[in-house]
Amino acid sequence: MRVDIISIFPEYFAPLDVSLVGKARERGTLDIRLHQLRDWTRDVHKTVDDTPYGGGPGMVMKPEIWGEAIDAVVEQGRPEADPAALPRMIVPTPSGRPFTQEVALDYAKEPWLLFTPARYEGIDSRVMAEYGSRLRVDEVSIGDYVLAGGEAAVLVIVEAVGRLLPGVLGNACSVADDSFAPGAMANLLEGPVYTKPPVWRGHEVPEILLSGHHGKIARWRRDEAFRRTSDKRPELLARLDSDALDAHDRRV
Ligand SMILES: NC(=O)c1ccno1
Repeated sequence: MRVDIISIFPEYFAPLDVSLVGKARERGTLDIRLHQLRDWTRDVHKTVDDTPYGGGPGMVMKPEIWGEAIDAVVEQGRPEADPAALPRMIVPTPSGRPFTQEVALDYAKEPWLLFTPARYEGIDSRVMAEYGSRLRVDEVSIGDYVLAGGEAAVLVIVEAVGRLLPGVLGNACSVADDSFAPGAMANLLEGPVYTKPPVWRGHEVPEILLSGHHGKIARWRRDEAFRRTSDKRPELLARLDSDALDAHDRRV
């Protein structure tokens, strides 16, 4: 997967050199390219923003700069084998659709992602309109809160998507067991996890986990997932289909 990120703070993405994503880059599973938006400005101050039409607080990012940057990055990034290839453009914004595990799985199938994190009050909306007619443009939100810029959201999305790529996680099964993973864990939170020692400061590991009875352990883990979901995110249980609820009610 190729990932292009255009930002006024490319240094913000240093964390993408470490851990799982960093190793995926070393192996060539992820090809992440960073671009400084200000490289496409033409004034001495490298201005990327201006006052909003209609008044109001803050500044808006200029469409011309973004347009030249996106056009250049798309042109540079086109694979020789497929000159018609285009990236999926992802714009992190509080006013976007929710970024979920399902969306992460969808993005993980894409060969090329282009991230355009904004600062200030956001990017002139005509940029999304312009590219919406040529690319798949997703405005996504990582949660109901406002950040100083979209860069932190890009880090979250790249991490969530990168770990889903083939070979990135040592144990592919762990993706299937993730909270929110499609299938048995859809709309359920992962239950508690334990490792050695069996007793720590008087806290004992649940005995079932030491039993070696895989069927009962799987049942216990699912019960715990239901319990935790009911406790922390009860609204998710309403999304469970009747089969999932029936499966939970059937005892091993
Ligand atoms: N909630 C978000 O995804 C976001 C992006 C930029 N600011 O907030």
